[in-house]
Amino acid sequence: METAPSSEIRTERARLAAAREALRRMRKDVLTTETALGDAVVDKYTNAVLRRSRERRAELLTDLPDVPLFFGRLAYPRGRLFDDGEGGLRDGNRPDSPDLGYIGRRNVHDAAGTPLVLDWRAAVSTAFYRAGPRDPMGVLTRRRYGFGAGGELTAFEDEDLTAPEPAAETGDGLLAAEIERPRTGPMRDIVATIQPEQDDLVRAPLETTLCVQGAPGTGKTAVALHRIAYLLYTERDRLTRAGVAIVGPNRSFLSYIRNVLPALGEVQVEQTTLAGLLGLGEAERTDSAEAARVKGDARMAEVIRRDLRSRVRPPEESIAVAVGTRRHRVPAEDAAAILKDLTAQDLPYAAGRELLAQRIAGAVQSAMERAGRPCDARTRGRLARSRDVSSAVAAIWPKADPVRLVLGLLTDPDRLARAADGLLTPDEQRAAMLPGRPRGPKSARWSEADLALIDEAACLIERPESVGHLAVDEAQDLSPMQCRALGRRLGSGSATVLGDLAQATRPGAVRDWDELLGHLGRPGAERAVLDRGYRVPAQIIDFAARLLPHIAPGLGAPSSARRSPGALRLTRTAPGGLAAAAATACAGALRAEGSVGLIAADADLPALRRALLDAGLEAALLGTDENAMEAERLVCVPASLAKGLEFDTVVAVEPSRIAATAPGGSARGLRLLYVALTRAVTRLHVVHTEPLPEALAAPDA
Ligand SMILES: Nc1ncnc2c1ncn2[C@@H]1O[C@H](COP(=O)(O)OP(=O)(O)OP(=O)(O)O)[C@@H](O)[C@H]1O
Repeated sequence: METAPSSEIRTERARLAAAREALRRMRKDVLTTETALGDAVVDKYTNAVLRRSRERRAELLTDLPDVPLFFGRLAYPRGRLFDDGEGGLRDGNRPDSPDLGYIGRRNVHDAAGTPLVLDWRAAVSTAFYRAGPRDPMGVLTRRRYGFGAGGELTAFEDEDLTAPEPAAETGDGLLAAEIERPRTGPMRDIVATIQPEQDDLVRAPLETTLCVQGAPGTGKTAVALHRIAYLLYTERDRLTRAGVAIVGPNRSFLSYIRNVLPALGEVQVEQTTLAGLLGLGEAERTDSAEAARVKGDARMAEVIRRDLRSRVRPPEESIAVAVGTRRHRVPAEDAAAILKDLTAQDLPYAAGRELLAQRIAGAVQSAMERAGRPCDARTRGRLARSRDVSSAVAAIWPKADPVRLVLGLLTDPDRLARAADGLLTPDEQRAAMLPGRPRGPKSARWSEADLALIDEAACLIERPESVGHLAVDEAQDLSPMQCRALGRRLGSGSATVLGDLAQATRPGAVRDWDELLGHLGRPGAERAVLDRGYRVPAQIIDFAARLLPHIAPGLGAPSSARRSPGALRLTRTAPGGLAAAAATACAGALRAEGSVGLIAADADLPALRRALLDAGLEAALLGTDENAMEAERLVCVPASLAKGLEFDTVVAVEPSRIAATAPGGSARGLRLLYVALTRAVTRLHVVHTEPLPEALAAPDA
């Protein structure tokens, strides 16, 4: 990176300071000059709404002291951004001085309305990410800034987009510096360096449902988060009303990503696990591989539907309804006809039940009218709520509770056999039974697969609310039943689905993206592949990619945007020396800057952590402490929770044991190992006593 003449840096620092000042003024204006209008009492509600929206706008204008207000600049031929005579920022005072657009986290303008900073999401900012020598998009030069600690502007890098023979790729120095900036905890945003292939996805229109297959570290999570921020900018009203959510695999992951959207100015996005989105508590139990496979299978949807519908039974006798001193009757065959008509409509269970009460009440009212009894507009409603009609409905179309339904189905083999007849084999039915035969909803402990079944039942009973846009990360691990649950939340909204089939480690997960999108109800989604990795240096990704032919034969090997000498180290120790060697590796890693993750088979972690503590190394344990990534520089990570995370240095302990722990099959175990080996930004140190899994051996070995 070239160090600029200090006068140029001074000019840029002054522009940064001016932008800061302007932002302060804008925020003050919002808070002080916009007073609520109207009569204080009559308009109480309106005023409250206005106040909230004002506070929200002020919040969007809050300056974060360490975060520079702009990170890039585009120079355009004079007149492209600003009309002559209307002010505007220019590079110099000559008549042909180029127009300047500074790109940053939000729009900032001075008191006269001149834009000092353009929001990265605005249409004019697109060129910052997409313009290249082949298509300069009207841009003369692109400038990227480097910042020191505390957000001070210290350097810049210019790219001449008009040069006939473009120099070797520029921008890579700052990109590498940004990626390699040591981590101190949670994930950060990438607005300053979004790459063209990522930008394409970030700026896809709201109507587009996207499905992204991406190798480790290609920026899928970053794309998901930035796409949400982009959509909120372009479609704020629509999405604020409809809601936006991002779904991640577990709470540790959510804690890891939680600061990115707020740093982008977006604080109103629900960041949740699937269980959270469904409004159910987190899973408390892990299924066996076979149970997860059976209960995650889409056939279960029909099993649940049959069981629920089997509760609805035509009356055997006529329905007698007392009105005053008289009783009116609805003959059994009339009630059966009503029932037949309603069940044919495929209504939500609760709505069908409600309508049944209304229709029976209607039939009673007709009987009353035939008998010359007085009726008025409220008669039917009153009848529908009467004790006799209610108890008739309770017998014909009993109330249903989704938790009790699933509990009943999975603890009563005969009931399951009836509902699963011709759908599940006897072995599958046995596998689906809940262990320990819980007696009631309170004592039941649910697995993730169970929660999807409960949701299936709940949504048959009552349609759920939907959201405007749903981003689903690590989607390769979803089962068909979980995809259905997500699809039900989509309504007419759209989704961004991201994942890596090579990292699928859950039993019962979908086989491929076609299957996932089918169950999600979006078979026509736009597909994209990301295969340029930013996190992991080439030496490490090449090592991990030896597993690919065994774990995802259809996927191409990812490339890496960076090489990093000495990135990969393998240490084999004598039996008995493993924990000490792991501690030594961690101590070595801690001498460099940044975060260190020790990843091992879940069962091995407690002993390894003890060894670290004995060696005098403070280490947080992920899974027990949600904020582990912020609490300590050194974090012990169970392999099952490593997905989506990253550390400057990773110490991976005993790969063969990581590979052996995934339930239900060797490919899944090797995928878990693939996840563990692809978490490092700078260095991967593999420590082992057992031989490495064969699949990891060098291709020419
Ligand atoms: N354009 C970029 N500029 C700077 N950093 C980037 C860029 N793209 C990705 N990164 C960084 O690379 C790392 C990996 O990104 P991310 O976690 O989004 O990848 P992923 O595809 O979700 O990975 P995985 O499949 O392993 O979960 C992050 O540190 C992210 O900030």
